Amino acid sequence: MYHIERAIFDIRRGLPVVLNTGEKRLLVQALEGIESVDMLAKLAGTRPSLVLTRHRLEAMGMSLTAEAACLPLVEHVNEDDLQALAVVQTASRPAHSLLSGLKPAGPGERGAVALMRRALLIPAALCADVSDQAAESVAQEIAQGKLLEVDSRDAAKCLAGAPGMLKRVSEARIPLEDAAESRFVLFREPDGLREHVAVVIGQPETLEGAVPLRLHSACLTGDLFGSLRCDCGEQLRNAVAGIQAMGGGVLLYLAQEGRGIGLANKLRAYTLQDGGLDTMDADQVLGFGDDERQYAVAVDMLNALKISQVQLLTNNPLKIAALREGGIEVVSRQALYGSVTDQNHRYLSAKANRAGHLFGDVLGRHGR
Ligand SMILES: Nc1nc2c(ncn2[C@@H]2O[C@H](COP(=O)(O)OP(=O)(O)OP(=O)(O)O)[C@@H](O)[C@H]2O)c(=O)[nH]1
Ligand SMILES: [Zn+2]
Repeated sequence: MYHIERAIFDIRRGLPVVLNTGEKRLLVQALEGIESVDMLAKLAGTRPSLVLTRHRLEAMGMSLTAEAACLPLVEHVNEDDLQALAVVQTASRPAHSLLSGLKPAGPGERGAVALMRRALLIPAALCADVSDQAAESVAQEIAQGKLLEVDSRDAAKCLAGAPGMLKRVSEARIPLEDAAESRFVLFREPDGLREHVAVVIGQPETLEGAVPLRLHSACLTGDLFGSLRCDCGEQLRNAVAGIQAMGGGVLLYLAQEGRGIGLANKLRAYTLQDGGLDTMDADQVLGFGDDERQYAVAVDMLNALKISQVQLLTNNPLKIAALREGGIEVVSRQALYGSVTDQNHRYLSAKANRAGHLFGDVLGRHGR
């Protein structure tokens, strides 16, 4: 993974990297922040393709069974067309006409999209096969350390966690307003890009039976600033108070901002929502699925804390399923609500109606 983390760093800086599929070398660059397609074309000696996810293509009215597809770019394509193809809610007519040449993505291109996701960028990449003529100069740049080469299979796997991958790094006693006896235990992912915190309330190891547990995905806007667009901040505080009232337990604060798409993309999604889209359609316009979170990190933290049986505080059935799949016994579920307001009603309703979140009749009662 050592090379992959460096590749993500380069990608986030707007630099190209080489993905080696074993059969060919592919030059890859993030679409986000791109200034010129020509630079990549010149380096590779071929015209680049734009790789888009199934979700993005579906948002533009195309249906696809593969995870991603490539769009060979014609000579005259400009940066505005590319933006229109990758992020704009209603892609413009010239951009749309480019879609006719779609081809299924190969392993290298799929790896490229995984890298963009892991880098928390818009999941759209420019990919160009390295031509025979450019092969030597690209090889030289790799040898000189000017270009980084990674195996495309490593890139494709960069989103999946491996059991036991987290490093327990540090911990401290942090008395909280609603739970005076609390400890923060910090875990770090192997590539160092994300850190997750287990807030251990009371002494759960002394509890008999299932441990009260909350999995809380980070929401800077809601948790810290009390954004009225969601209910996260209130849920966070209610969870701490609830676990304390249950005699102690654990809250896992997971670095999964914006359902895993990152803060930059969540802000983009909010702007799309202001244009009328709901929370899931907005993410889809950006090329993401309804929920990009993976809970392997949570299972790993629970294993490290020697917790195998839990009472889960959530309304989200996916969290229950993910823990069970990871071998954690979810003995019971307890609902956890924030206030339903005029501002967050649409967001919560979309979660209930489209993702099956369990709100009982809480949403129906609002406004009565
Ligand atoms: N992409 C996106 N993410 C959002 C939006 N509103 C809130 N979020 C994120 O959604 C996540 C909500 O996290 P949680 O409260 O742990 O999870 P949940 O899926 O609502 O499930 P429970 O609260 O456990 O019922 C956080 O990562 C927020 O940043 C939105 O409109 N778009
Ligand atoms: Zn929130």
